Amino acid sequence: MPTIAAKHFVLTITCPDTIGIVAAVSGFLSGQDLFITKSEHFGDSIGGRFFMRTVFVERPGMPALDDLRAAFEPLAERFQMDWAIHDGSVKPRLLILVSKFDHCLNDLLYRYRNGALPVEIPAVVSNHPDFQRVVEWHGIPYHHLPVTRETKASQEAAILEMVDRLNIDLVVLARYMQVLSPELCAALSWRCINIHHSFLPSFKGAKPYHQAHARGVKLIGATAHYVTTDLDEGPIIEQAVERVDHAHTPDDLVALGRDIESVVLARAVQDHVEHRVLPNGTRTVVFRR
Ligand SMILES: Nc1nc2c(c(=O)[nH]1)N[C@@H](CN(C=O)c1ccc(C(=O)N[C@@H](CCC(=O)O)C(=O)O)cc1)CN2
Repeated sequence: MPTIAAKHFVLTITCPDTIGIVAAVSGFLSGQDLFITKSEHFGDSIGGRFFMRTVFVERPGMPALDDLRAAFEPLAERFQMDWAIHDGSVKPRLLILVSKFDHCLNDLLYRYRNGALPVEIPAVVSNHPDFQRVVEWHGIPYHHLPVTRETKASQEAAILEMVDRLNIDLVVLARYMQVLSPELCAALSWRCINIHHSFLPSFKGAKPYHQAHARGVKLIGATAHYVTTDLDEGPIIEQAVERVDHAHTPDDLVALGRDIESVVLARAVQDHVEHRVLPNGTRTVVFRR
């Protein structure tokens, strides 16, 4: 039996669905004398794709990770897999982007500080100077990159240069209120998560709470999704809702929404960094905790 402290690895797989995938994967790991602690899979009968997330732990004398990956390759080719083996002890590196609202930023910084979110945050970027002190208090560099119509291309180039230079694994739009260009969306495909302050597909765009109030809804919510060129249309990772009523003003809805947004974004970021989210076309498969 593995020890509690044993390092863990996460194998993620997507491939055309067929017979024998689970047996082949578990057979490979047992053949390597590797102990599986958790394994989940899903076959999409509509899309015809198979999805799997398997957690296994290190053992004394196990192959180096690159050698294990090389050993797995023939099986992966046989099933035409998109796959990866992630080292669970390596902390993913986040770049957080924020504009004028700090509730999601503060929530992520708190989870980072208390260890609930096992990540590195090499930098925070904003198009406003407002949150420099709180970010630097966490020992994190703050980059104030103003953006106007004229400077948008160079501002985005500076963001992408940081993503490459700082080896960023995930960009988090924590209420960053600028529409990313198609070029930046393509460069950050499946590694940029946005929090939209409505229960999508309702109330896209800016000011969703005022739209919701005008519509007289009885539920409000928030949606975390991967960013694509189509505004607020990206693959959804997490959502949540809260009941409201006729007495709530738009400002009441904004205040209620802050908590929902913070929780939904933190869940989505945690799902992503724990390799629980697998792409399925314009949708996602999420193997939740
Ligand atoms: N390419 C994408 N970029 C962004 C997305 C996205 O889905 N695709 N989501 C937004 C966040 N967002 C809603 O969740 C949002 C942000 C900003 C706007 C908007 O209209 N912004 C105006 C400027 C507003 C300002 O300066 O305050 C604009 O960019 O012209 C709509 C929706 C993040 N980016």
